This record gives sequence, C-alpha cells and structure tokens, in this order.
Amino acid sequence: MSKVGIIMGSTSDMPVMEKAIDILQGFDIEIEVDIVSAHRTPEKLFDYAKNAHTRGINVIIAGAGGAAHLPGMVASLSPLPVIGVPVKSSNSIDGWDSVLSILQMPGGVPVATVALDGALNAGILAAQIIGSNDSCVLDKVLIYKEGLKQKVIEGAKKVKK
Ligand SMILES: Nc1c(C(=O)O)ncn1[C@@H]1O[C@H](COP(=O)(O)O)[C@@H](O)[C@H]1O
Repeated sequence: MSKVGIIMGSTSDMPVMEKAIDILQGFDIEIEVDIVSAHRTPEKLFDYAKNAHTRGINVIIAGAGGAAHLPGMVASLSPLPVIGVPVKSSNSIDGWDSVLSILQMPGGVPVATVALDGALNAGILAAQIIGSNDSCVLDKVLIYKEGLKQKVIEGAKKVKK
C-alpha cells in the first residue's frame, strides 16, 4: 500500500498542515506524520530524508515557515517526489520568506511548491501522484473532482437571476 510522509518544521505548522492530513485520510491513503527541522534537528532530517523511500513512503509533503529550508533539504537527500508547503508563520515577512525559499530551488533538485498555506492542494497532489499508479486512489480523486464541479453548479443556481 502507498504511503505519504507528511513532515513540518514545528508543531506550530500543524493548523496549516492538518489540511493535507485530512484530505489524504479522506482518500484512505496511509500517512506518516512527524516534526522534522533542518535547522533544529539536522541529524533527524538527514536520517528521515535518506531512509523515507526504504520505509515504504512514496511521496513526501514538507511544510515550513520563515527560512523554510526543510523541503529543499529533504529533496536534496531523497529520491522521492517532494511537495513543499510554504507556511505563513507568526513572525514571517507576509509569507514571502517561506514561499521564495521553497520555490526557488536550484536546477536538478525540484520541489513541487504549492501556494502559501496550501496544504490542501499538497494533499491532493500527493493523491494524484499515487493515483497515477493506483486505480482505487484515482477513482477517489475523480469523485473529489466531480464534487468540486457539483458545488460550483449548485452555487451558480443560487445566484443566477
Ligand atoms: N523553516 C523551519 C525549519 C526548517 O526549514 O528546517 N524548521 C523550523 N522552521 C519553521 O520555523 C517556524 C517557527 O517555528 P516555531 O513556531 O517553532 O518557533 C515554523 O513555521 C517552522 O516551520
């Protein structure tokens, strides 16, 4: 069974990262959640990134705020796809600090960066990556998309005059 590793730099990121956890649980995809900081727990980061693929993890979602080096460092050490979530932490420069430090990776070390606090999309993207090779998950993504469409159609009916 496929598994998504969800890591974040601090417990203070949890209110944002919960959206990735919730949507992946909604898709019945196995997850593993941990706090890993490139700055505060560098040895743990190294161990996590080097070994995630050997523990059955298929995709990593990494969220961090401020000087957000966590997703990039994980991507530098892991062969797995890494989705980066820039978190708008309390002392941030309007979130630009984390957006730019996750987005502007050097050539050869990609991080798929979602929008500021975009953990929901990170979860959906992880499901889509897994769904490309798992028809059960793909069906759930299709149902989710149909739900989005229906919501817009229902909303339009309410406002249309
Ligand atoms: N950006 C990083 C990293 C890292 O990139 O390794 N480790 C923690 N942090 C971020 O620091 C912010 C404030 O953390 P605290 O609330 O713990 O002070 C959080 O958004 C976290 O992701």
